[in-house]
Order: sequence, then structure tokens, then C-alpha cells
Amino acid sequence: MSDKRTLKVAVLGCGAVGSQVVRLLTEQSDDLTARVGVPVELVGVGVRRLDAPRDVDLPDGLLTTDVAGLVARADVDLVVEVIGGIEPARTLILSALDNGASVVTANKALLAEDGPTLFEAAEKAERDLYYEAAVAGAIPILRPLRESLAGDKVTRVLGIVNGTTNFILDKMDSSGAGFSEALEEAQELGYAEADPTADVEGFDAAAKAAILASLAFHSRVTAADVYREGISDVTAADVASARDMGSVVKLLAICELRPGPNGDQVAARVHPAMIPRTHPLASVREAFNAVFVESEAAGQLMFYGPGAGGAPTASAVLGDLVTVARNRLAGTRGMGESAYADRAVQPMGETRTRYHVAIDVDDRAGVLAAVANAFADHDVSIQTVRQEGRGADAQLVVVSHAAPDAALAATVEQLRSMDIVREVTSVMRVEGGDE
Ligand SMILES: NC(=O)c1ccc[n+]([C@@H]2O[C@H](COP(=O)([O-])OP(=O)(O)OC[C@H]3O[C@@H](n4cnc5c(N)ncnc54)[C@H](O)[C@@H]3O)[C@@H](O)[C@H]2O)c1
Ligand SMILES: N[C@@H](CCO)C(=O)O
Ligand code: NA
Repeated sequence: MSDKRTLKVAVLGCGAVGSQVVRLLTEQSDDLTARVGVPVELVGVGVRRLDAPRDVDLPDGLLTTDVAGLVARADVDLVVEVIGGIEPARTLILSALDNGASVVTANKALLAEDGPTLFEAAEKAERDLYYEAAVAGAIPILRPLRESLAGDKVTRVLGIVNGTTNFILDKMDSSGAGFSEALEEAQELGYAEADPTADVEGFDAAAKAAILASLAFHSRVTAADVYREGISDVTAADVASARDMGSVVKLLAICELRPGPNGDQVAARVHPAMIPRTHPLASVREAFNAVFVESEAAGQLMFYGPGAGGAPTASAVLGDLVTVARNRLAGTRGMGESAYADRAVQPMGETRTRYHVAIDVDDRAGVLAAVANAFADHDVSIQTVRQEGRGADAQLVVVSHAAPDAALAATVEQLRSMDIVREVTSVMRVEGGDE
């Protein structure tokens, strides 16, 4: 047990999340003291510009632009990193750990790119590194995976982990709007950034998928291991086609244990997919997030809530801060990285997926057989075929059983090259049903 009389906290970055962390730290100071056991004192806030407008009133003298100097202070026990990005965040976190401070961060980009460097530094320094806010904002999901489910075997994690893209897809579903129109609305309402690339192209979700897969499967998975497709090619026709099937299109982060040649492998991917409207994830509307976990003993669990925003994200940061502070007082550490399983990452082409393919064809004898043969040529089994319209307006909608993704992609290529196929109007993976 430490004989510390106060725990000193430095916050790096005072933007959307940092300002709310600072607000909660000051407004809830008495409760935090009671919960931790000793006062938690904010001793400095590292910023880029002293005169920038902020959403929080700071006590005098706390702001500093000497962020490295703040981290180097010998009396700082806890460093909260909410600057974001790779540098200088990485160097600051490493130097905080090296100086003996414990660290709480919300930085998914850094964790997904170079998590192992940070985990090794925390291990070496014998300090905590917590990051609940990095995935799905306020939703407690990393701690449940790390702690509550530590005695179970997680087999699958399906997440809606990006609020911006969920808002856009939900708009497309409810109003019939196209992608650009829905994106514009998301930008007007402040859900999407002026440069929406990180969200709409799936980079943000892929970083979160890497973090989820690492924790769920006790292996090291980085953003580069995650197959990624965004939503900018999702059309109103795809969304309508999903609707006709009783499904909805969602951008999913999917992390699975899959059989490989030498035991189970980890498959991690982010792409738009059709899921049945009866699936719990289908009810996640607007900019909300949810993570659906399947494990051997517990069965199915869903974690739902606000995945972004200054205050919700600060809630997760403060939760970590209290835990790390308690650990520190007790002279102990929480569970660090657990990568003992060291599972290989399965290439996307080998990962079994299901496809929904809508094709404009001529309605005449032999067409259905030719389409079915294209699937058979790649050893892909068909689950359902539906025909809509007649004559020149005929459309076939084929849903496959699970097959290696590369075989499904090759089937679609072949369909596109066939004379009887006028156009492949919608191709999308299908999740959340029987394989
Ligand atoms: N905003 C959210 O909803 C949300 C949700 C989950 C996680 N996060 C993560 O939280 C972190 C912060 O996000 P944010 O939304 O608050 O971003 P933000 O851009 O609003 O804030 C970052 C702040 O850091 C400051 N900064 C930049 N470089 C700095 C430096 N060298 N020294 C000191 N300050 C510096 C910026 O001026 C800015 O005020 C990111 O890692 C982000 O991914 C954000
Ligand atoms: N930009 C993210 C929030 C931060 O992770 C989202 O839209 O969910
Ligand atoms: Na979270």
C-alpha cells in the first residue's frame, strides 16, 4: 500500500475529450476523492496554444505548452493522453511510463498502429496503461473483454464502432437517400468531419477492430492486419435490396476465431454488410455504437451506448483513471496486455463470408442455370435465389452460403463477364444469420 496523500494528474490535450476530462476532474473532485481514497489533483494541462478557445473554465496556472516538461515532472502519478494521432502522443506516453507515471489514453490510432511498443513499455515500467475510451467511447467493452470475460472463450465480436457511418447508413435506410446526400446531412449536424475519410473509409473502425481482436483473442493484431472497406460505394440500390430481404446495411467490425491449418486463427475485417432486421445490431440507429460478443459459455452479449462525443468519451477516461489510481494506491497493477495465444491472422481471401448478389438478366430459359453454374464453378453453394420482374426487367437476387471470400469475389467477377448478365447491381456481404 502506498503512503501517498494525493494523486497528481496531468492531462495532455484539451480538445473535445480533454476539456470534458478536465471538467469532470474538477466538478467531481469530492466524489473522486471518496472513490479513490485520496484526493486526485489536476496539476497541469498540456496544450498547443494557451489562447485557444476551450469548452471548460480552467483554474489559473494549469495550462502549459511545455507538454514534454509536464510529462517529465517527477511528482506526476497519472498521465491522461487525449491529443490523438501518432506523434507526439507516442513519445509522450513512452516518456510518462519511463518516468514512472501510469497512463490513460483514448488514442485508438496509436494503439492500433503500435500498441505492442506501448504495452512493452508499460510492462517494463511496471505501470498501468488503460484505454477504454479508444473503442466505442463511453461503452464499457474493453474491460468486459479483459476482465469479466477472462474466464470464457470469446469466439466472435461484431461491432458497430463508428457513429458517423452508422448515422449515414441509418439515414440512407430511413429516407432512401444516397450516400452523398446522407454524408452532407451528417456534416451539417456535426456528426461527420469536413474531411470524413477516416470514418467513411473505415480507418477508424479498423483501428478499433484491431484493438478488439487483440483483447478478445489474446493475440497481437494491428490495423494493418484488418481487411477494410468503407461505405462510400454503398448505393441507395444496395440499401433497398437489403430492405427487400428484411435486412439493413451496417458498417461492421468483425473479429472472429476461425479454423486455420495450424489451429485457430484470428480474422479481423471491417466492411459494410447486410444483417437481418431481427439481429440486435440492426436496432442500433443514428450515431450510436454497439458491440455484440459471442462466447462459448456466456452465449451472446450486447453492449450499447454513445460511442463518441466529448463527455461520453471522458466518462470512459475517468473510469480508467479511477481504476488506475486505485491500483497505484494499492501498489499494484491491472491486467496488462495478454498476447499469449499468439494466433496467426487469417488472410481475407481465406475467411469464410456470405454474399448477396443482385443481377439484371434476361428472363429466358437457361439463365438461372448459367448463373447457378458460375457459383458452382467456384465451389460456392447457393442458399436462396429470388427472381423479381419479368422479361427485360428481370432481376435475380442470389444469397450464398459461406465460402472463402476469394471464391465469392471470383464468382462475382465471372458473373460480370457473362453475356446473359446485363449488370451486377448490388454485391454485399451478409452477416448475422445461418451460414
Ligand atoms: N471525440 C470523440 O468523440 C472521441 C471518441 C473516442 C476517442 N477519441 C480519441 O480521443 C483523442 C482526442 O480526441 P478529441 O476529439 O478530443 O480531439 P480534438 O482534436 O478535439 O483534441 C485534441 C487536442 O489536442 C491538442 N493538441 C494537438 N497537438 C498537441 C500537442 N503537441 N500538445 C498539446 N496539445 C496538442 C489540439 O490542439 C486539440 O485541442 C483522440 O485520440 C481520439 O481518437 C475521441
Ligand atoms: N469519429 C468516430 C468517433 C471517435 O472514435 C465516430 O464517428 O464514431
Ligand atoms: Na469504450
